[in-house]
Amino acid sequence: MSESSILQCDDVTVAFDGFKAIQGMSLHLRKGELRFLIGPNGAGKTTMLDVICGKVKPTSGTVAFKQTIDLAKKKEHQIAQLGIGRKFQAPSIFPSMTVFENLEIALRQRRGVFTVLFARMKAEERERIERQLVMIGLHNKADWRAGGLSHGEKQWLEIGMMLLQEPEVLLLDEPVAGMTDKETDKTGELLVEIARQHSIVVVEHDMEFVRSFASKVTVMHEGKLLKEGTMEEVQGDDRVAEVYLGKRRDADVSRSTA
Ligand SMILES: Nc1ncnc2c1ncn2[C@@H]1O[C@H](COP(=O)(O)OP(=O)(O)OP(=O)(O)O)[C@@H](O)[C@H]1O
Repeated sequence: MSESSILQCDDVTVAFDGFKAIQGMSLHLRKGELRFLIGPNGAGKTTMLDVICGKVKPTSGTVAFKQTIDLAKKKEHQIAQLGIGRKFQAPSIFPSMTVFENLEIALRQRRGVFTVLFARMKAEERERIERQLVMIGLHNKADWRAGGLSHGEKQWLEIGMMLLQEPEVLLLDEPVAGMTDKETDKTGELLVEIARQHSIVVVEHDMEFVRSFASKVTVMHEGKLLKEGTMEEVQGDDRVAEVYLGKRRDADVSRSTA
């Protein structure tokens, strides 16, 4: 087991009323890794994120955080507290508050910090929020009402809010869905930057996006690991092409919208 391993899911099975949505899936993530999890509809990608964040309990298998912490035994809020942040497709921001206020709330909710300390931390707090605003590209919109932001900007705000809670692992479900091409590119750059200090798992359907920003891709099919490797290796795999395109060996995975 590598020392830089942060998350190790082994032989995970999930059954919903007897239906096996995950069937012996393994996923190993290293510190500072940006991993893309792809696969056709119903492959089990979202369920895998649900298992990691504790929303769904595995029927069997192990989910280890930092090699020693058994996440399968923890409750969802404990897993969040340990430093695993989950972002769903719909942004959960406070639309009537400003961008800055949203970040302030997130900072105050950060794990392991007692509210009483905040009176003494004001300047440092403000600085952290300013830095976060720059990182997510919203420094010019700090005073905007969050509800008035574009769809992409709302997603970045939510990512910024997650980061202020100091997670070590971020789980993102289709972060670029509904974004313009420009917003999608900016999001990719943001994720690459975030991965310098965090580990990220991104469930994604947009193959153009995955191709542009992925170094390692995990392909799931029918609840199992189908292939793992670089985008080139994944695209060159016959079984992946079959799953996406129905046995057309010459076809390009990237054209699939599945
Ligand atoms: N709570 C549930 N109860 C019953 N079946 C479920 C539940 N959640 C997911 N499933 C089923 O498990 C399978 C895997 O679903 P999952 O959402 O993980 O797939 P996915 O790869 O994320 O698909 P998509 O890309 O369409 O979101 C699907 O057949 C789905 O219908």
